[in-house]
Amino acid sequence: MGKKQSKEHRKKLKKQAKRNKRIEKQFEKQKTHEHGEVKILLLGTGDSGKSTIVKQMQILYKGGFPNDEIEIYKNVIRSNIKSYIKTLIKACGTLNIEINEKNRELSQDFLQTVRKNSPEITEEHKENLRTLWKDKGLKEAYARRDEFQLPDAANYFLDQIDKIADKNYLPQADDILYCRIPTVGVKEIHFEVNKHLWRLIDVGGQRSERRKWIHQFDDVNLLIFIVAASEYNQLLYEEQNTNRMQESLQVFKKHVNNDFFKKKDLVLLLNKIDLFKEKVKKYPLTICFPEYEGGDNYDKSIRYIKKQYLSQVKKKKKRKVSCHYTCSTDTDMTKKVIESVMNSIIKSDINRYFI
Ligand SMILES: Nc1nc2c(ncn2[C@@H]2O[C@H](COP(=O)(O)OP(=O)(O)OP(=O)(O)O)[C@@H](O)[C@H]2O)c(=O)[nH]1
Ligand SMILES: [Mg+2]
Repeated sequence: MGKKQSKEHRKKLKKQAKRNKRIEKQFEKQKTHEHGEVKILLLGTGDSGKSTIVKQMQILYKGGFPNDEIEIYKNVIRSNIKSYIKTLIKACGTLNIEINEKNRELSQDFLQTVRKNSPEITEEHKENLRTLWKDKGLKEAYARRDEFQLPDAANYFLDQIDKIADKNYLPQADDILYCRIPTVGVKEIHFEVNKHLWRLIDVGGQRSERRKWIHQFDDVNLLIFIVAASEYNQLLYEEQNTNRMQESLQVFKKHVNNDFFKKKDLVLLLNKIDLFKEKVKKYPLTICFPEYEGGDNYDKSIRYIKKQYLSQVKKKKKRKVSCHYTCSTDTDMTKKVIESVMNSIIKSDINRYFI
């Protein structure tokens, strides 16, 4: 009899404990809901476009950039433009490309005397930058930029030397979107759309930054992983022997099924689709995936990349996984994609995101 009673008692206790857990969960859920924030974490390797998405949110939902930030971008753009020309001159040397004879002395002089970390662009710098950017040799090196490290947006800025050197120059939204500043540490932006508060967390994607990621993994409601689709033929900035997309795939594999995210919804963004479309006509996908057999066809190539990533995801019953092709420097396109992601969160039982 006593045995039976204690068995029933244990059963009762178990039931109660289950109930308490449920109530606690519900309470936590409500608490977060009242707080009303959906936490979205952006992950991806360096240069994939994470911060560009955050900049777009700043433009779309926060009224643009404050003056002190615009001033920082102006200085970075001006010092970058000089370092792009220096990189191209050096690349001519390593790739054995001839610089036009009449520019050779100028190029060596530019390498030795111009300080790349200074934002100052004198009249003389301006003339020299213009002359060197017109040089056939530098243009040839630019065409072979995947063989060394040069930011994708170098030509966007080098084509506007006069505007950028002007004393009244202030960067416009596009200039800021194309300006590359690798993220160090963590940046976050809060904004409101459709009466919901969104918190977007941006981390640095380069190797040395990734060890800091784990501090952001708690309470994530949605994971967005960004891949630069165009990087399939490029080598890592941090280590010149590793293919960038292979690295990104490893990082994706490591994170999407870990304990923090295995039940979380996942959005995969195949970004820099504008650059990818052009590139795939020239460079075969086999550079990164030797077993690929689809030739230079855009649809086949991008679908192949998508499959390489999505086949790594362990699907749980309620886990939603989606993929978009994006160009995150394009404000309208980014708005459409991000709002469709947010709408699907709102439409599907939003409470699920607060569990
Ligand atoms: N053409 C093109 N350029 C892009 C696109 N997305 C980003 N970029 C450019 O790529 C560069 C890198 O973008 P970021 O947003 O800084 O990359 P990130 O992922 O934040 O890099 P880390 O901070 O180092 O992790 C910037 O110069 C952007 O302007 C795109 O879709 N198309
Ligand atoms: Mg960044």
